[in-house]
Amino acid sequence: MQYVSTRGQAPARSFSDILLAGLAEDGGLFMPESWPHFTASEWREMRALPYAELAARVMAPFTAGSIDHKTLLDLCRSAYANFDHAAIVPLVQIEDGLFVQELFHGPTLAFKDMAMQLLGRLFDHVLTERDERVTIVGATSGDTGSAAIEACKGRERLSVVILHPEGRTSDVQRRQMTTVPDANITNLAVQGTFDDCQDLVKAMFADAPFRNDMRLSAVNSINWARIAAQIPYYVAAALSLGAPDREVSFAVPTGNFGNILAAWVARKMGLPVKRLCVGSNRNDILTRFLNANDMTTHAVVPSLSPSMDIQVSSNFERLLFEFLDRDSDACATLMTDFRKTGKMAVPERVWSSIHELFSGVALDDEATTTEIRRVHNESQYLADPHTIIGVTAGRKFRQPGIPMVAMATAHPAKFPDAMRAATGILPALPPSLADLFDREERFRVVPNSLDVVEDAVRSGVLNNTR
Ligand SMILES: Cc1ncc(COP(=O)(O)O)c(C=O)c1O
Ligand SMILES: N[C@@H](CCOP(=O)(O)O)C(=O)O
Repeated sequence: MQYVSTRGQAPARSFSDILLAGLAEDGGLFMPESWPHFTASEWREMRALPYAELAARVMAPFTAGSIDHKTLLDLCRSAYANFDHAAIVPLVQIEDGLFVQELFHGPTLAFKDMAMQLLGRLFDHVLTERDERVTIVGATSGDTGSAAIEACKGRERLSVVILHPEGRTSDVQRRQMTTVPDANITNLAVQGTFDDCQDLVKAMFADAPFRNDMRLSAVNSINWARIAAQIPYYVAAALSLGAPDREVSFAVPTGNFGNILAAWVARKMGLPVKRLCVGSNRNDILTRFLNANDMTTHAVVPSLSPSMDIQVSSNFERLLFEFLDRDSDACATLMTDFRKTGKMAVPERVWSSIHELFSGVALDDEATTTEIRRVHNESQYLADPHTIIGVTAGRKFRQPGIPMVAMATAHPAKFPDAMRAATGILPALPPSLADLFDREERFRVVPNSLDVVEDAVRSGVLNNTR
């Protein structure tokens, strides 16, 4: 499998190359040159597979030519061996026709572990094969950072620098990142929003001498490997609800658009997915787009679901590229204008075809709290402030006879204040994190400045390698 950039100015590359490159040199995102497809009988054969085997089977077309199947299978088995639920991604029915798929049974209690546990191992494998090392720079609104740190800590060939927006994550989320003592981990608290952190990461990639000198790589969902590793759980949910002989819909609490994009890719691969439903918090650019073709950035406002406090949803570019029939010039123009003006003029025919498949709903904090309480009272299910937004989108858009699966993206214990306010319950952290608030924190506060951040990345890497 070869990968092309959404902006058309970077050479086609293999899976291992794009894993290490992260972002294309022209500022675009890598996409597979063509879509793999499974037949109905191939999907049926997957029903019997344990999750790690299913993941390797679904991802194999994307890693073809770079990673042999046995290696991929071994890496998947090891990645999911330390999850705390035998099913890895259990499905729980909470209402008639409405299910949640719990994606938070990994070590950092959020769906990011599903991809990141595998990515850490993939990086190690490819870097060892090539005898290279890289510097991973990542932006987090709370969950990607800790999942990346957990997956990469102590790995000799990786230095990891994570940028989080100062004061805009929950205390549990911040401490999960900043209390990891390994020398290859650096945490920077940026005086800004998640979008500022994400822009700084992209700006470091656009600075070619810095990128090459530091051998930058990415763990955000701008890296295609993240998307690829998020596809299998959609397959697992759909197969256990009757696919390929029955359609299924998904509802996904959405920020950077990576998670729901993986569901859309599963559909491209032949999985019978009926509808894809986006749930937003007050940072509702995606819902405004889906409802009224209004893709205008507003200032990011803090919410009870901080991991979704995002206005610039990076992976929307991948969807746009596809719905523009892979016209990379048109995609590059729309993206460049969007970043210049804060508005995107998506052609009406493109918007209509996206709208045929995707729906969106936004919840403010009050509705988030009310829905957490209602679902807990009526279904005895404790949904965190992100999950509840997906659940609410699922309730709104479910159709008779078609199971709706809402993605449970984080464990409620990551957001104790919101959970207590909504239900009076303080969910306990698992034993592995029970002493989180006694551990020493290590992070540096930096202004939203590319020069300062590049210096901090350099010195973080230097500390690690000397
Ligand atoms: C708990 C949680 N839910 C939902 C999201 C949104 O997912 P995505 O950015 O893939 O749309 C995130 C962050 O990405 C998250 O951490
Ligand atoms: N919500 C994320 C933000 C980054 O998203 P990613 O999926 O692109 O890594 C977070 O919690 O950090």
